Amino acid sequence: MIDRLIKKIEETQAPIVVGLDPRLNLIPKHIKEEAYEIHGKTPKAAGEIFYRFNKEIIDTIYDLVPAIKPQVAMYEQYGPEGMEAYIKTIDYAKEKGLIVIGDIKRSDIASTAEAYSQGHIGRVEIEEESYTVFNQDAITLNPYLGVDSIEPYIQNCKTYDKGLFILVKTSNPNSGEFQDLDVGGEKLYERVGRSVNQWGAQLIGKKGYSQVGAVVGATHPEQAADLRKLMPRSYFLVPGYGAQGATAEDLKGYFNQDGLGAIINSSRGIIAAYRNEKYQKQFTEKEFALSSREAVIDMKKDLQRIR
Ligand SMILES: O=C(O)c1cc(=O)[nH]c(=O)n1[C@@H]1O[C@H](COP(=O)(O)O)[C@@H](O)[C@H]1O
Repeated sequence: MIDRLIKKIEETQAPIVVGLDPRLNLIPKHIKEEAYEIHGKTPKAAGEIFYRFNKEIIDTIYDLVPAIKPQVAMYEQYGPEGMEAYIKTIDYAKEKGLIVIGDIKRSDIASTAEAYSQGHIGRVEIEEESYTVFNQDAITLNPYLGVDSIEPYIQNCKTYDKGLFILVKTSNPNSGEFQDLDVGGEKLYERVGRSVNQWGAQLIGKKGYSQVGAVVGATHPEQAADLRKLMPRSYFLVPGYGAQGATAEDLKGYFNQDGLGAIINSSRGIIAAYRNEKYQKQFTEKEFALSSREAVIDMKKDLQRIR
């Protein structure tokens, strides 16, 4: 996965992942009205709305970026119809050649993690048959339960060429509550970062980076510079640019000297760009995907300044 991701980053010259986190209040009226007319105001309609919205965005940006990151919570809240939209979004993005990072943030004991791992980055077996359910290239994980909770995923990374992004320093305002605690002369996030680096050492790709990466929030540039040194071979998935306030200037220390090492996520900043005055001057609400395309181009230019 990591070599495929890097190849696409190099081809597009855009270390960008577009977060597909649809919310009904962020979706253009015409899409909602059409679905409500057919399905009523139901979970079925929500699923149809999300898929149609995502598909139009994917169609309009797939040539510009290497990857998308659907956030499962947005879909899961609507039950099976929401999850159907999640799966269809993944499959469509794969058809268009995009790398898919499933933002599922799982964490459980090994025997349960095994089931998550088979479903999300492996294959599930039903008697003598086996199936791919969620065709993601990588997923996000929470490491709080320790290495045995991560091992079932590492196994599938090897077998199926998949990747992991493990939470190390998150972007939220209270991330320091536990992550910045002193644990024997270092911060907890540093301790976790060193472990993630070690877990990934057995999975280094051709370009020198591991299939096991880290989530490092864009809102913590100082800690990121620290982590960059501690874990030089881990790719960083970096959320927090745009809607959460981080700017390109904050992101310099997330990249290595080779210009690689980080992929920056923006969700609301891209998918809801049509609500931003800047793009409203150029495009109508029905042209929401063109606003998203323009927002990706602007983000790419913004990041080029610091790489
Ligand atoms: O794992 C993540 O992607 C993640 C980790 C983190 O520390 N902070 C964070 O915002 N995220 C996710 O990144 C996305 C950020 O969305 P925007 O703030 O709209 O760009 C959401 O899907 C979050 O769930």
